[in-house]
Amino acid sequence: MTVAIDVSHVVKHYKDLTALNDVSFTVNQGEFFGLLGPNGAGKTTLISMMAGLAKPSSGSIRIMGADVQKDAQMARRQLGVVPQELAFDPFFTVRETLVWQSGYFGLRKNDAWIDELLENLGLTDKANANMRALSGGMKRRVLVAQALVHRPPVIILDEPTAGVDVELRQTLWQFVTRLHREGHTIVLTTHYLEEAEQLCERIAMLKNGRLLALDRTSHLLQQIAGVQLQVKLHNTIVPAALPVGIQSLLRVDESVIEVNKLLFTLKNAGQVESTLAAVREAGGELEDVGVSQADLEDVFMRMMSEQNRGVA
Ligand SMILES: Nc1ncnc2c1ncn2[C@@H]1O[C@H](COP(=O)(O)OP(=O)(O)OP(=O)(O)O)[C@@H](O)[C@H]1O
Repeated sequence: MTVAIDVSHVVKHYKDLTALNDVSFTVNQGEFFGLLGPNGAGKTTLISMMAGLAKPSSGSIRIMGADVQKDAQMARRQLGVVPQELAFDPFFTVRETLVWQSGYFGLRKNDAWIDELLENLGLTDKANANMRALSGGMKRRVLVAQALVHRPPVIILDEPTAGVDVELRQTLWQFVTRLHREGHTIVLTTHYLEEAEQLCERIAMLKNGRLLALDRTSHLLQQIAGVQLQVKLHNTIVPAALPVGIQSLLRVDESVIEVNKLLFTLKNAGQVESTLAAVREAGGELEDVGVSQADLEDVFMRMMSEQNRGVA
């Protein structure tokens, strides 16, 4: 498998703060890859270094084989980054912005591709509008077009849907999934976990500058649990009355208090019956039972809390 992005032992210090602490991973060509983590995890720092905008304190990054530090121009050509921040020349029109960006990459005759980008991002009727006259959502569409103007094989989207409306989200995902189908490598950072779950084949989780997990999305989901079981009781029980094996499936440690709601994280649906039987044995009178699949948010929260307890 050909590697599109190779992050090797990257460390980044900002004075006393270690924003990235020996992070290594690879993204394969054609992959849809998710980079997840809470605020301050180091995602934007890592993306800035991929784009050559910040320098690692140590370690290296290669984009399609080109070293971002040693072969900066080549690496830059391979990459399109859709940043979080909106920054444009307000006096340019949308088309001028894209023509100017094409010139940056030495592309003189890029009109056909610019037209296609405008069309796919719903910007055709805004082509001659001044950037300052656009709404925030429209500006964000131009950011995407700008990142793709040189047809880069690798595309990085840094929280592209934060605060945007449903229509833009859909337009954007339609376009990005098309680019992925056509063979582009996509890296996505997002706070919307369901987005990552739907789109990403593999996910890297960062926290406090460390790589906490890296796995196929489906494996990450299986790793924690297949099933959530919610039990509501007419009465209350002391969870400590449950057998130890069943207590260990409880999502929250409520062993010392009386409860009438219990949440279990089970490996598979086969454990539902025995868990319910144990609740009845412990004196629980079932009022309502709900079963649902674990989602990425569960995996994420679990990993974060395990790491806080020093388990991971
Ligand atoms: N230029 C800088 N100077 C000093 N500290 C910085 C700088 N840039 C980032 N940091 C710090 O590095 C850490 C990682 O920040 P970063 O923006 O990479 O996180 P993030 O995962 O992108 O967070 P968010 O989801 O909030 O965008 C944070 O503690 C941040 O305060």
